[in-house]
Amino acid sequence: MATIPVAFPEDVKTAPLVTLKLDRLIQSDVQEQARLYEASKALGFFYLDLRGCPEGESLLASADILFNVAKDVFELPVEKKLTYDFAAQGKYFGYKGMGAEVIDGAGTRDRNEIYNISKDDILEIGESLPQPGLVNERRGLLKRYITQNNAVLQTLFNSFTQVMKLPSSSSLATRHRLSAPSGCHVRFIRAPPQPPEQRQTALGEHTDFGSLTILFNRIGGLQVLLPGSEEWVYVKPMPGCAIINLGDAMVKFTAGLLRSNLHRVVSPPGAQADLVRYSLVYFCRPEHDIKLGRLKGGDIDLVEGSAEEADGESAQEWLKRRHLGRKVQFFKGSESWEGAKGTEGARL
Ligand SMILES: O=C(O)CCC(=O)C(=O)O
Ligand SMILES: [Fe+2]
Repeated sequence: MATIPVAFPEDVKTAPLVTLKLDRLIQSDVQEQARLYEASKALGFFYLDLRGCPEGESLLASADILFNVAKDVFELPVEKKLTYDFAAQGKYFGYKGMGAEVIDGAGTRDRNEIYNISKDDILEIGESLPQPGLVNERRGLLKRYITQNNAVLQTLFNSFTQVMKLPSSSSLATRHRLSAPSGCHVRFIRAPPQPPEQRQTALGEHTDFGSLTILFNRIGGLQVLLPGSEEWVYVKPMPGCAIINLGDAMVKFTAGLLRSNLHRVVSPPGAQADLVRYSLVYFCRPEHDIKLGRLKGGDIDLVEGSAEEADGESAQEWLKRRHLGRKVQFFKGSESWEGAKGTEGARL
């Protein structure tokens, strides 16, 4: 990992994320699985230390290269980048320019650029969108990166399935197969420094709407809302670790047993505020035709309520509803904001 020119400051409050070790989860270490379960019920965010096993080290190595690819993509001229903005066609993948989304019910604009690359496009099992040459040249790396992320995700899903004692019919891994069409994607984000007198939230508060998110940060800026409080605190990037968070699909699958926590991105803390902030994300979502309802068996049966899997929205419908309400073109005021919300309202 490249050295960061300005260190994360010592004097800001940070979120108490636990650090889990990927190699222990791969070995089905029951204590590590129990820690995963606790962290996922309490906060829905944790660090995953990827060092010390080939599955993790290879993911870290690919992430390092992709940070540079992301930088190069954002350095393309804005007119060129805008040719990859397909939002007007209701598409989720491609480029999103600065300020193209709203960050609250009042319609305040975001302060970042995003580039989303679909798993299915890279694996050639879904729609192929035009991409800049810089991305097309890196299809091999992207395919490796997606496959490496999926391997880590399968370990996490199997750990959840075991620790929650779910029957094989409720397996999480088989609802997130690499080869099945889904909305899984890689995301590059760039947020430039903001003038000190007008700093605002760069990426508005939200819960992720998929299943699990694997996030690499180099500098601060990500904040989580501590459960049961009004306090936003920074998540400090840790070398060798990914930040993992649970999305709303996991809340729905587990009838609220697991948590998807609100988070947002603000100006990086201290002197890091003067740096350009990049982040690299892999969003894992359920396969398109999976219904987003509670699964049966194990600990989920101990949760009250009776909504059946068959009643749920499909993962594909859910994705569409959640993202369109936040695009400037589709935003019609606070109703659109509310309509694009996920499970967070029920569990503040
Ligand atoms: O950039 C980050 O650290 C977080 C990004 C994020 O939360 C998202 O894209 O959903
Ligand atoms: Fe997020």
